[in-house]
Amino acid sequence: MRACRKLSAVTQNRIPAVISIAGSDSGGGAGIQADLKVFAACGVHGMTAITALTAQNTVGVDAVAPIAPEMIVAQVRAVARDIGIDAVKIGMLGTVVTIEAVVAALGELAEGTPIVLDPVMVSESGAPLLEPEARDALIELLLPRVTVATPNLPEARVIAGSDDDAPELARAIHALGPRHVVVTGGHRDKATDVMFDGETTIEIPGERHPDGAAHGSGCTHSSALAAHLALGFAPVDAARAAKVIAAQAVHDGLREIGRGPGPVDALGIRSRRPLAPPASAHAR
Ligand SMILES: Nc1ncnc2c1ncn2[C@@H]1O[C@H](COP(=O)(O)OP(=O)(O)OP(=O)(O)O)[C@@H](O)[C@H]1O
Ligand SMILES: Cc1ncc(CO)c(N)n1
Repeated sequence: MRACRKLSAVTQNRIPAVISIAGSDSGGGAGIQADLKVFAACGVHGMTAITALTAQNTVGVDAVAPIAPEMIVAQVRAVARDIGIDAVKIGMLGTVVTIEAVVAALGELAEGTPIVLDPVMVSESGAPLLEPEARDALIELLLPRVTVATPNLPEARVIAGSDDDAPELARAIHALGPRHVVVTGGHRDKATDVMFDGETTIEIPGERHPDGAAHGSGCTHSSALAAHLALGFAPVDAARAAKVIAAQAVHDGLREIGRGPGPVDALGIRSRRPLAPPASAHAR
Protein backbone atom coordinates (compact mmCIF):
# COMPACT_ATOMS: atom_id res chain seq x y z
CA MET A 1 0.00 0.00 0.00
CA ARG A 2 1.26 3.46 -0.93
CA ALA A 3 2.29 5.60 2.04
CA CYS A 4 0.52 8.94 2.51
CA ARG A 5 1.94 12.20 1.24
CA LYS A 6 4.67 13.60 3.47
CA LEU A 7 5.81 17.19 3.92
CA SER A 8 8.52 18.29 1.50
CA ALA A 9 12.10 18.72 2.66
CA VAL A 10 11.92 22.38 1.64
CA THR A 11 8.83 23.02 3.80
CA GLN A 12 10.50 21.31 6.75
CA ASN A 13 13.90 22.90 6.18
CA ARG A 14 15.61 19.50 6.15
CA ILE A 15 18.29 18.04 3.89
CA PRO A 16 16.43 16.17 1.13
CA ALA A 17 17.08 12.45 0.78
CA VAL A 18 17.21 11.14 -2.80
CA ILE A 19 17.45 7.51 -3.91
CA SER A 20 19.10 6.18 -7.04
CA ILE A 21 17.59 2.90 -8.25
CA ALA A 22 20.28 1.92 -10.73
CA GLY A 23 23.19 -0.32 -11.65
CA SER A 24 26.67 -0.35 -10.16
CA ASP A 25 29.61 0.59 -12.42
CA SER A 26 32.76 -0.99 -10.99
CA GLY A 27 34.82 1.62 -12.87
CA GLY A 28 33.22 4.38 -10.81
CA GLY A 29 32.22 6.53 -13.80
CA ALA A 30 28.50 5.93 -14.28
CA GLY A 31 25.55 4.31 -12.52
CA ILE A 32 25.20 4.34 -8.75
CA GLN A 33 28.75 5.58 -8.26
CA ALA A 34 28.18 8.68 -10.42
CA ASP A 35 24.79 9.30 -8.83
CA LEU A 36 26.14 9.42 -5.27
CA LYS A 37 28.80 11.93 -6.30
CA VAL A 38 26.17 14.14 -7.92
CA PHE A 39 23.84 13.96 -4.93
CA ALA A 40 26.71 15.09 -2.68
CA ALA A 41 27.62 17.87 -5.12
CA CYS A 42 23.99 19.07 -5.13
CA GLY A 43 23.67 19.12 -1.34
CA VAL A 44 21.23 16.24 -0.89
CA HIS A 45 21.61 12.96 1.02
CA GLY A 46 22.15 10.11 -1.46
CA MET A 47 20.72 6.61 -1.02
CA THR A 48 20.78 3.58 -3.32
CA ALA A 49 18.84 0.54 -4.45
CA ILE A 50 21.15 -1.44 -6.71
CA THR A 51 19.40 -3.18 -9.63
CA ALA A 52 22.43 -4.88 -11.19
CA LEU A 53 26.17 -5.22 -10.74
CA THR A 54 28.29 -4.52 -13.79
CA ALA A 55 31.94 -5.50 -14.15
CA GLN A 56 32.75 -2.40 -16.18
CA ASN A 57 35.56 -0.04 -17.03
CA THR A 58 35.99 2.79 -19.51
CA VAL A 59 36.50 0.33 -22.39
CA GLY A 60 33.58 -2.06 -21.95
CA VAL A 61 31.24 -4.12 -19.79
CA ASP A 62 32.66 -7.60 -19.02
CA ALA A 63 29.75 -9.00 -17.01
CA VAL A 64 26.32 -8.09 -15.65
CA ALA A 65 24.62 -9.71 -12.64
CA PRO A 66 21.02 -8.71 -11.93
CA ILE A 67 20.02 -8.29 -8.30
CA ALA A 68 17.11 -10.44 -7.06
CA PRO A 69 13.75 -8.62 -7.40
CA GLU A 70 12.88 -9.00 -3.72
CA MET A 71 16.24 -7.44 -2.79
CA ILE A 72 15.49 -4.42 -5.01
CA VAL A 73 12.16 -3.89 -3.25
CA ALA A 74 13.80 -4.45 0.16
CA GLN A 75 16.42 -1.74 -0.46
CA VAL A 76 13.77 0.86 -1.34
CA ARG A 77 11.49 -0.23 1.52
CA ALA A 78 14.30 -0.02 4.08
CA VAL A 79 15.10 3.60 3.33
CA ALA A 80 11.49 4.66 2.66
CA ARG A 81 10.34 3.44 6.06
CA ASP A 82 13.12 5.06 8.06
CA ILE A 83 14.75 7.97 6.24
CA GLY A 84 12.03 8.89 3.75
CA ILE A 85 12.47 9.56 0.04
CA ASP A 86 12.15 13.08 -1.39
CA ALA A 87 12.92 12.14 -5.00
CA VAL A 88 13.86 9.09 -7.06
CA LYS A 89 16.24 8.65 -9.95
CA ILE A 90 15.91 5.41 -11.93
CA GLY A 91 18.81 4.30 -14.12
CA MET A 92 19.93 0.92 -15.49
CA LEU A 93 17.20 -1.74 -15.30
CA GLY A 94 18.44 -4.50 -17.60
CA THR A 95 15.54 -6.96 -17.58
CA VAL A 96 11.74 -7.19 -17.49
CA VAL A 97 11.92 -8.85 -14.06
CA THR A 98 13.92 -5.91 -12.71
CA ILE A 99 11.47 -3.40 -14.20
CA GLU A 100 8.59 -5.23 -12.49
CA ALA A 101 10.50 -5.15 -9.19
CA VAL A 102 11.13 -1.41 -9.51
CA VAL A 103 7.44 -0.79 -10.25
CA ALA A 104 6.60 -2.74 -7.08
CA ALA A 105 9.21 -0.75 -5.13
CA LEU A 106 7.60 2.54 -6.22
CA GLY A 107 4.64 1.46 -4.09
CA GLU A 108 6.79 2.36 -1.07
CA LEU A 109 6.91 6.05 -2.04
CA ALA A 110 4.78 8.77 -0.53
CA GLU A 111 2.17 10.11 -2.95
CA GLY A 112 3.58 12.77 -5.25
CA THR A 113 7.25 11.83 -4.81
CA PRO A 114 9.02 13.04 -7.99
CA ILE A 115 10.52 10.28 -10.16
CA VAL A 116 13.19 10.83 -12.82
CA LEU A 117 13.70 7.98 -15.31
CA ASP A 118 16.92 7.78 -17.31
CA PRO A 119 16.03 4.93 -19.68
CA VAL A 120 19.57 3.54 -19.90
CA MET A 121 20.02 1.21 -22.91
CA VAL A 122 23.66 1.27 -23.99
CA SER A 123 26.88 2.24 -22.18
CA GLU A 124 29.22 4.96 -23.52
CA SER A 125 31.49 2.05 -24.52
CA GLY A 126 28.66 0.52 -26.61
CA ALA A 127 27.57 -2.38 -24.37
CA PRO A 128 23.82 -3.18 -24.14
CA LEU A 129 22.41 -2.47 -20.66
CA LEU A 130 18.71 -3.17 -21.38
CA GLU A 131 17.49 -6.43 -22.94
CA PRO A 132 15.64 -5.63 -26.19
CA GLU A 133 12.51 -7.42 -24.89
CA ALA A 134 12.45 -5.06 -21.85
CA ARG A 135 11.68 -2.01 -24.01
CA ASP A 136 7.93 -2.62 -23.98
CA ALA A 137 7.84 -3.16 -20.19
CA LEU A 138 9.75 0.09 -19.68
CA ILE A 139 7.26 1.94 -21.88
CA GLU A 140 4.11 0.35 -20.47
CA LEU A 141 4.95 -0.12 -16.78
CA LEU A 142 7.35 2.71 -15.93
CA LEU A 143 7.04 5.65 -18.31
CA PRO A 144 3.46 6.55 -17.26
CA ARG A 145 4.65 6.76 -13.61
CA VAL A 146 7.45 9.27 -14.02
CA THR A 147 7.73 13.01 -13.48
CA VAL A 148 10.60 13.51 -15.92
CA ALA A 149 12.02 11.05 -18.47
CA THR A 150 15.54 11.85 -19.70
CA PRO A 151 16.38 9.72 -22.77
CA ASN A 152 19.38 10.60 -24.90
CA LEU A 153 18.76 10.80 -28.67
CA PRO A 154 19.26 7.07 -29.49
CA GLU A 155 17.16 6.03 -26.46
CA ALA A 156 14.41 8.46 -27.46
CA ARG A 157 14.38 6.95 -30.96
CA VAL A 158 14.04 3.42 -29.59
CA ILE A 159 11.21 4.46 -27.25
CA ALA A 160 9.33 6.50 -29.84
CA GLY A 161 10.06 4.00 -32.65
CA SER A 162 11.02 6.80 -35.05
CA ASP A 163 14.09 8.52 -36.47
CA ASP A 164 12.84 12.03 -35.75
CA ASP A 165 14.86 14.78 -34.08
CA ALA A 166 14.60 15.73 -30.40
CA PRO A 167 11.55 18.08 -30.44
CA GLU A 168 9.31 15.54 -32.22
CA LEU A 169 10.69 12.70 -30.07
CA ALA A 170 10.03 14.61 -26.83
CA ARG A 171 6.40 15.11 -27.88
CA ALA A 172 5.98 11.47 -28.97
CA ILE A 173 7.40 10.17 -25.68
CA HIS A 174 5.27 12.58 -23.67
CA ALA A 175 2.22 10.93 -25.25
CA LEU A 176 3.33 7.67 -23.58
CA GLY A 177 2.67 9.10 -20.12
CA PRO A 178 5.57 10.91 -18.39
CA ARG A 179 4.71 14.42 -17.23
CA HIS A 180 7.88 15.93 -18.73
CA VAL A 181 10.46 14.68 -21.22
CA VAL A 182 14.02 15.93 -21.65
CA VAL A 183 15.85 14.55 -24.68
CA THR A 184 19.47 15.10 -23.72
CA GLY A 185 21.88 16.61 -26.21
CA GLY A 186 25.12 14.65 -25.85
CA HIS A 187 24.46 12.78 -29.12
CA ARG A 188 23.24 15.83 -31.07
CA ASP A 189 25.34 18.21 -33.16
CA LYS A 190 24.80 20.97 -30.65
CA ALA A 191 24.64 19.75 -27.05
CA THR A 192 21.18 21.29 -26.60
CA ASP A 193 18.68 19.46 -24.39
CA VAL A 194 15.03 19.63 -25.50
CA MET A 195 12.23 19.55 -22.93
CA PHE A 196 8.49 19.08 -23.50
CA ASP A 197 6.02 19.62 -20.65
CA GLY A 198 2.82 18.77 -22.50
CA GLU A 199 2.35 22.29 -23.83
CA THR A 200 5.65 23.95 -24.62
CA THR A 201 8.91 22.79 -26.17
CA ILE A 202 11.83 24.36 -24.33
CA GLU A 203 15.40 24.37 -25.64
CA ILE A 204 18.10 24.15 -22.96
CA PRO A 205 21.29 25.12 -24.78
CA GLY A 206 24.88 25.00 -23.63
CA GLU A 207 28.37 24.95 -25.03
CA ARG A 208 29.58 21.55 -26.30
CA HIS A 209 32.82 20.40 -24.66
CA PRO A 210 34.37 18.13 -27.31
CA ASP A 211 37.59 17.60 -25.36
CA GLY A 212 35.92 16.59 -22.10
CA ALA A 213 35.08 13.10 -20.87
CA ALA A 214 31.46 11.97 -20.97
CA HIS A 215 31.20 8.46 -19.46
CA GLY A 216 28.40 8.95 -16.92
CA SER A 217 27.04 12.22 -18.35
CA GLY A 218 23.48 10.87 -18.58
CA CYS A 219 23.60 9.50 -15.02
CA THR A 220 24.97 12.82 -13.81
CA HIS A 221 22.21 14.75 -15.58
CA SER A 222 19.30 12.62 -14.28
CA SER A 223 20.66 12.55 -10.71
CA ALA A 224 21.14 16.31 -10.68
CA LEU A 225 17.60 16.72 -12.00
CA ALA A 226 16.17 14.45 -9.27
CA ALA A 227 18.21 16.27 -6.60
CA HIS A 228 16.85 19.64 -7.73
CA LEU A 229 13.26 18.37 -7.72
CA ALA A 230 13.87 17.28 -4.11
CA LEU A 231 15.26 20.75 -3.42
CA GLY A 232 11.95 22.25 -4.55
CA PHE A 233 12.86 23.39 -8.08
CA ALA A 234 10.14 23.30 -10.74
CA PRO A 235 10.88 20.64 -13.40
CA VAL A 236 12.06 23.14 -16.03
CA ASP A 237 14.41 24.85 -13.56
CA ALA A 238 15.67 21.45 -12.36
CA ALA A 239 16.35 20.51 -16.01
CA ARG A 240 18.28 23.75 -16.56
CA ALA A 241 20.36 23.15 -13.42
CA ALA A 242 20.99 19.52 -14.46
CA LYS A 243 22.23 20.66 -17.87
CA VAL A 244 24.71 23.09 -16.30
CA ILE A 245 25.98 20.46 -13.85
CA ALA A 246 26.30 17.71 -16.51
CA ALA A 247 28.05 20.00 -19.00
CA GLN A 248 30.53 21.15 -16.34
CA ALA A 249 31.14 17.52 -15.29
CA VAL A 250 31.90 16.64 -18.94
CA HIS A 251 34.18 19.70 -19.25
CA ASP A 252 36.05 18.66 -16.08
CA GLY A 253 35.97 14.95 -17.11
CA LEU A 254 38.87 12.74 -16.10
CA ARG A 255 40.30 11.93 -19.53
CA GLU A 256 43.37 10.26 -18.02
CA ILE A 257 41.31 7.62 -16.16
CA GLY A 258 41.20 4.35 -18.14
CA ARG A 259 41.96 3.67 -21.79
CA GLY A 260 38.46 4.48 -23.08
CA PRO A 261 36.21 7.54 -22.71
CA GLY A 262 37.00 8.76 -19.21
CA PRO A 263 34.45 9.43 -16.48
CA VAL A 264 32.76 12.77 -15.94
CA ASP A 265 33.77 14.63 -12.80
CA ALA A 266 30.86 16.20 -10.91
CA LEU A 267 32.94 16.90 -7.80
CA GLY A 268 35.83 18.90 -9.22
CA ILE A 269 38.20 16.12 -8.11
CA ARG A 270 41.11 17.53 -10.08
CA SER A 271 40.87 20.88 -8.31
CA ARG A 272 40.75 19.18 -4.88
CA ARG A 273 44.17 17.55 -5.23
CA PRO A 274 46.97 19.01 -3.12
CA LEU A 275 49.57 20.81 -5.22
CA ALA A 276 52.33 18.55 -3.88
CA PRO A 277 52.53 15.72 -1.34
CA PRO A 278 53.76 16.81 2.12
CA ALA A 279 57.55 16.65 2.46
CA SER A 280 57.19 13.88 5.06
CA ALA A 281 55.34 11.57 2.63
CA HIS A 282 57.23 8.50 1.41
CA ALA A 283 56.12 6.46 -1.54
CA ARG A 284 55.51 2.86 -0.49
N1 LIG B 1 30.29 17.12 -24.89
C1 LIG B 1 29.33 17.71 -24.14
N2 LIG B 1 29.39 19.04 -23.90
C2 LIG B 1 28.45 19.64 -23.14
N3 LIG B 1 27.40 18.99 -22.59
C3 LIG B 1 27.31 17.67 -22.80
C4 LIG B 1 28.26 16.96 -23.59
N4 LIG B 1 27.92 15.64 -23.61
C5 LIG B 1 26.79 15.54 -22.88
N5 LIG B 1 26.41 16.75 -22.39
C6 LIG B 1 25.25 17.02 -21.52
O1 LIG B 1 25.22 15.96 -20.56
C7 LIG B 1 23.87 15.59 -20.29
C8 LIG B 1 23.69 14.11 -20.59
O2 LIG B 1 23.57 13.97 -21.99
P1 LIG B 1 23.91 12.71 -22.88
O3 LIG B 1 23.05 12.83 -24.08
O4 LIG B 1 25.38 12.61 -23.06
O5 LIG B 1 23.44 11.49 -21.95
P2 LIG B 1 23.76 9.94 -22.13
O6 LIG B 1 24.10 9.64 -23.57
O7 LIG B 1 22.62 9.23 -21.54
O8 LIG B 1 25.05 9.75 -21.25
P3 LIG B 1 25.86 8.40 -20.85
O9 LIG B 1 25.17 7.24 -21.54
O10 LIG B 1 27.27 8.64 -21.32
O11 LIG B 1 25.79 8.35 -19.38
C9 LIG B 1 22.99 16.52 -21.13
O12 LIG B 1 22.60 17.64 -20.37
C10 LIG B 1 23.93 16.93 -22.27
O13 LIG B 1 23.54 18.16 -22.85
C1 LIG C 1 25.69 0.80 -14.37
C2 LIG C 1 25.59 1.76 -15.51
N1 LIG C 1 24.52 2.59 -15.58
C3 LIG C 1 24.41 3.47 -16.59
C4 LIG C 1 25.38 3.55 -17.56
C5 LIG C 1 25.23 4.53 -18.71
O1 LIG C 1 26.20 5.44 -18.76
C6 LIG C 1 26.50 2.68 -17.44
N2 LIG C 1 27.52 2.70 -18.36
N3 LIG C 1 26.57 1.82 -16.41
